[in-house]
Amino acid sequence: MAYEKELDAAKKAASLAARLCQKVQKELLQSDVQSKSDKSPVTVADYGSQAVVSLLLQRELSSEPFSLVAEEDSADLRKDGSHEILERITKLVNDTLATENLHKPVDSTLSTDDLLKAIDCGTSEGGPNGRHWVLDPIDGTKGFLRGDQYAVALGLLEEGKVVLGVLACPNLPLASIAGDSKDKNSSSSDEKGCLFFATIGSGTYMQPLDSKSDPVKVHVSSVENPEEASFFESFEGAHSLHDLSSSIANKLGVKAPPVRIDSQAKYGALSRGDGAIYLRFPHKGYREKIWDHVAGAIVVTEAGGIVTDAGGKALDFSKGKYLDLDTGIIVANEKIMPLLLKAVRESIAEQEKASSL
Ligand SMILES: Nc1ncnc2c1ncn2[C@@H]1O[C@H](COP(=O)(O)O)[C@@H](OP(=O)(O)O)[C@H]1O
Ligand SMILES: [Mg+2]
Ligand SMILES: [Mg+2]
Ligand SMILES: [Mg+2]
Repeated sequence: MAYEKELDAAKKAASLAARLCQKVQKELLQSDVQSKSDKSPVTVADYGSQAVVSLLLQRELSSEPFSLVAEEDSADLRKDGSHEILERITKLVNDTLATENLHKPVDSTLSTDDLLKAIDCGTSEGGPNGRHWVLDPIDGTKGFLRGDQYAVALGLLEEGKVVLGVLACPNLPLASIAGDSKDKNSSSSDEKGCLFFATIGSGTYMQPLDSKSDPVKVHVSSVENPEEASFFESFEGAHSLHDLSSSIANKLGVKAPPVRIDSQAKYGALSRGDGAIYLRFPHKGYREKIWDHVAGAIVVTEAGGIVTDAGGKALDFSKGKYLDLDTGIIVANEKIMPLLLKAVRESIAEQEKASSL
């Protein structure tokens, strides 16, 4: 299978980073949360997860040139007064790496300086040439802070195309989260922690995050009638226009209420058919970043779904850190997509008309 070595390393890196996040979420302290210059939250776990993935990929794939486009950087950790938090992240990363049976074992403990360097390996700009790893060390930091959904999202771009994606979703139940799920009463419904992975042309698989049990192949929903479909959107109204989604859902005749969850766990849940549609319409002026969608996009497309912008164009991950989009991102299966595109077009036109009055 193509990308076998890379997939092995990516699964290992995302699982280990997720373990670090789970530990932090359990003992979350107020001092673990900082605010970035754009006022979004970042925690010791975001930094720790980024360092773990960066170090692990480099160790496991040491023969290859390494380029990583990742969300976090060390600027705030280098400021005066950050020493305590930096020490804490370094200890977290050292403790986490010590638990793993690595290909090349860690022979010495990392210093705070090594930690800063590992985080800053993620400053690549990506682009259309060569290979670039793309990482969101915690996607859904707000969900993470609430104790809800979040994901460690790792993907690989080759010549501007996504060829591999891994989503570790520590709080996502192994059973379906669809509102009307028959699995709801089954004994497995309490178990949480899913690892989704996909490589180009080979389909999407899911396995429990913390066990060695075999992966199962997953497929998007086969629902053809939108009335029977349910749709996902962001939990945070600031991340996506809930009014616009509800107008689109009404046009399609969707009966179920929206399923609002944080992070790319939405893409994971869609890839196994928990819902049939994902609608994401950021407020005007917001620019989507590639690390929020690279892993999720391949997980859904390899499971048979379609991911486009609101105009029906495939997402272009070759332009650097940002995605240039027509209005938003929509996801559905092949049958529903033409109807969805029509409903999206009509709802956006109505919204524009209303706002120009
Ligand atoms: N105003 C905004 N509009 C759209 N997306 C936003 C946003 N502010 C933050 N985000 C992005 O939304 C991501 C979470 O997605 P979701 O809404 O699906 O949970 C955040 O990822 P991080 O949590 O990694 O920062 C962040 O990149
Ligand atoms: Mg963030
Ligand atoms: Mg994110
Ligand atoms: Mg993030």
